[in-house]
Amino acid sequence: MISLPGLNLTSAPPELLSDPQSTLTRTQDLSANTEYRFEVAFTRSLTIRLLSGTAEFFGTELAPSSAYTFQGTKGAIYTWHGCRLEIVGEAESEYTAEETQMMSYANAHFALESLREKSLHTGDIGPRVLVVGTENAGKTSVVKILTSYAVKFGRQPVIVNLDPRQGMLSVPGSFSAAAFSSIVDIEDGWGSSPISGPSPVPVKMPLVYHYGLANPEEGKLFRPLVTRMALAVTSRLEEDRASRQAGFIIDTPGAISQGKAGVYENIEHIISEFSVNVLFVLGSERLYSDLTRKYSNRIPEESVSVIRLDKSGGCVHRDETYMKQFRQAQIRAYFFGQAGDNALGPNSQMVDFDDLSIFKIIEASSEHNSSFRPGGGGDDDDAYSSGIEIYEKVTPSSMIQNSLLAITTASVNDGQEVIRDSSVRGYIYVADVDDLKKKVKLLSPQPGHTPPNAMVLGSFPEDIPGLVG
Ligand SMILES: Nc1ncnc2c1ncn2[C@@H]1O[C@H](COP(=O)(O)OP(=O)(O)OP(=O)(O)O)[C@@H](O)[C@H]1O
Repeated sequence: MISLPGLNLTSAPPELLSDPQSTLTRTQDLSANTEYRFEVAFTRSLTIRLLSGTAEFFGTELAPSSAYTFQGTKGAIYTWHGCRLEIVGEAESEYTAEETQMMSYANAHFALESLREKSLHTGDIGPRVLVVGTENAGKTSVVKILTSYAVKFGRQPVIVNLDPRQGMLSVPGSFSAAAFSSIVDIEDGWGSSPISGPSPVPVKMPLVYHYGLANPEEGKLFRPLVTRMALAVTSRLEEDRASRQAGFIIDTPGAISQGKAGVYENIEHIISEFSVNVLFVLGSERLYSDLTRKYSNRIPEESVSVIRLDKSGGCVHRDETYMKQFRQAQIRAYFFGQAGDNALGPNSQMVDFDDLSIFKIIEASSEHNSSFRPGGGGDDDDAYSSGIEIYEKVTPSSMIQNSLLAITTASVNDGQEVIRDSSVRGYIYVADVDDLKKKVKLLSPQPGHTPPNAMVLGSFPEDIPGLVG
């Protein structure tokens, strides 16, 4: 079957979809300022090679003649000056788009560049950027584009991910921050999905906090962790001159842009904790207007430039089935490396029940969730620090099989808030539990013994049966 632009192959016969070996090859010419948009299923792969001209994937340039393989991906190859691509494999959907938002995203980048130049003279932190917008408005894509362009300009911005739905250089359910000084890995799948490509890029060591819940606005954890992350990022910027000048860009979950009666508590919390001074609003007119009203007329030291960016027509809705596969692929990649890179084998070890100190996040019922409190919750930071129960200690049992545990830097005797505010050393996977022998088989991407630190168990991401074997 020939894959034509715009032809959706999901309706193809099942035997065709299950054929993993499809090698349909074609060339695609793109004229200047257009993009080739595609969706590839997790069971399929699509390989793209740049034959001539220049092209980029969310801002990262494709190396000429190198093969990039995409799986479980929705994305676009954009060209500023025109190019020819060779495409092998089948896409669920593919078409070329003449109308894109790349020019406005590039302008946003140049606006940030002029702020970076300014900070070179003042010594202040460069642009402190927050990206908001409803779900699937293209926030992560814009953050990736801005990061790639900044890096291309020799900058070293810190990127902060506060969206638990997808991990950045870590598993879903985590918040992370990392300084990007080399190209955004086309292959690490940050924000999209596992992709393999030719360019080995230096490993980025992110700072990670464990969130562990599906609801991105849960009262007890979201805001304290934002506060914690803001502290960590700003103190890192104090020490690191290059990153200080480049500033930071924060990606957020769509949920915080829903608001309640025009009030966006979590956005306001992030803005105040990180002293955000540039706010990009993707898509929503309403959100833009509410936030402009809120942040206009402020004293100069606290001023926030609210800038609206149009949503790209390429943004696609991702249903829960896709997101679940996406999460599992991210977790698999965390333990085993990217698709096609089998060099990474996780380390497995047996430990006694007694060697594990597991703290399970207590899920707030809706009455306890600050977002539902009368008056909208207001500034309830006090509630976080008044000895409220965040975790319950659990004894290992088959209940924890197939789950992920966050190994924190906290000791088992630390208070609950200390555990919450501790960064994560890494994640381990509970591959097997033997209730009789009281032993657990753990999988870790890092060699060596699992440290005797406090471990946190959340409900998100969900269990992943069959990660091994
Ligand atoms: N120009 C484009 N062409 C094709 N696909 C695109 C384009 N821009 C974004 N997408 C895809 O659309 C989906 C949604 O985009 P993205 O993840 O950037 O949105 P988001 O606002 O960050 O979503 P969320 O609210 O879930 O965090 C992603 O799968 C992304 O790869």
